Amino acid sequence: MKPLIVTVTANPALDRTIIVKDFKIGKINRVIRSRVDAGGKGINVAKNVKALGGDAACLGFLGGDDDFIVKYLEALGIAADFTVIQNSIRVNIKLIDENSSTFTDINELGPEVNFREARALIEKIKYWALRARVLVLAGSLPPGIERDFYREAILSVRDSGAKVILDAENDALKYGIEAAPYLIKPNIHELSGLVGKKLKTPEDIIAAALPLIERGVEVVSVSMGPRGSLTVTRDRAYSVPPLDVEVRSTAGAGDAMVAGFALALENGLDIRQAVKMASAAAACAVTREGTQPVDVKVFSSLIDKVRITEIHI
Ligand SMILES: Nc1ncnc2c1ncn2[C@@H]1O[C@H](COP(=O)(O)OP(=O)(O)OP(=O)(O)O)[C@@H](O)[C@H]1O
Ligand SMILES: O=P(O)(O)OC[C@@]1(O)O[C@H](CO)[C@@H](O)[C@@H]1O
Repeated sequence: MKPLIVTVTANPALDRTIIVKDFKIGKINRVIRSRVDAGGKGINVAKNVKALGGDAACLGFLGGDDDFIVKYLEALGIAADFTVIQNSIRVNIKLIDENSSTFTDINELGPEVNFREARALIEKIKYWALRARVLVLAGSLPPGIERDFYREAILSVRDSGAKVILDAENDALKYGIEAAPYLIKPNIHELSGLVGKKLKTPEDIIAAALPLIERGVEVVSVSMGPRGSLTVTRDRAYSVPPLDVEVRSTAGAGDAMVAGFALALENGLDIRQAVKMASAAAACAVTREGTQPVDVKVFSSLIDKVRITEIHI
């Protein structure tokens, strides 16, 4: 039995969320509240897995002085086995304007990572994949690391039996797909970027997803922010409108969605159940400021409200 969900965050971040009223470009804006969370997509996935009752471990790169992340994860009871690098991780700003209900992300590039450090992370991924049922590779790649890092990581765990979820964009996604991860979760802009065409309708999304499925990806789940999601498999697509929740912050909604999928895969649930869990987790995430983990009570109150429309392909 291999119950663990292992997440890889190649580019972690301190997420500094600042809340202002009526943000004005080029003016002095006064912050009314702020918070800092341990962030980066894989770390967020692990936080949400744990919050929903699962067991997660975090891998990735961290500088020797980056103990905020380690302490944050420790406090949540999440195992961490980061590869220590020479440089320190980035600070990402999540700007919330309460008046206009807009959410703006300003993400730094991240620290330079060298070849030796990248090799060391691949070795850790190989080690942990043998102990995992689900392996999540998520987020951007920091400078210095090869753009096909995710492809290599996925190929290196091919015989481990772990199901791989990839959540990335641009070249990291393009190359990663070549190694046929089990599930990918691009948002609509990321999928549009990948296929080089603006996708608008469910038909457009299905047409873009099917060639990826032909190439070995089993599930393409496309999130569309306030328009919900469309999850495509070989013969069915599952469309889910967003739940009616108070939206306080959208950062990390996609990561909560991935956490829902990871938990469902770990527990051997079918795709409908997986879509349900992913959608409820995403809806929970937007109700909390910053990239805090979801509240399991809110999750339980939302799960039966998820409405799925099945489309036969
Ligand atoms: N404004 C919103 N209202 C309701 N639900 C939302 C809203 N924004 C996001 N969601 C929910 O969260 C899911 C994921 O959102 P989104 O498409 O923004 O992911 P993402 O771009 O991967 O986010 P991130 O990279 O910040 O984690 C959506 O499919 C939807 O269910
Ligand atoms: O720059 P990337 O790696 O694409 O995204 C990083 C990030 O925006 O993703 C998370 C939200 O999904 C945040 O915790 C973090 O700051």
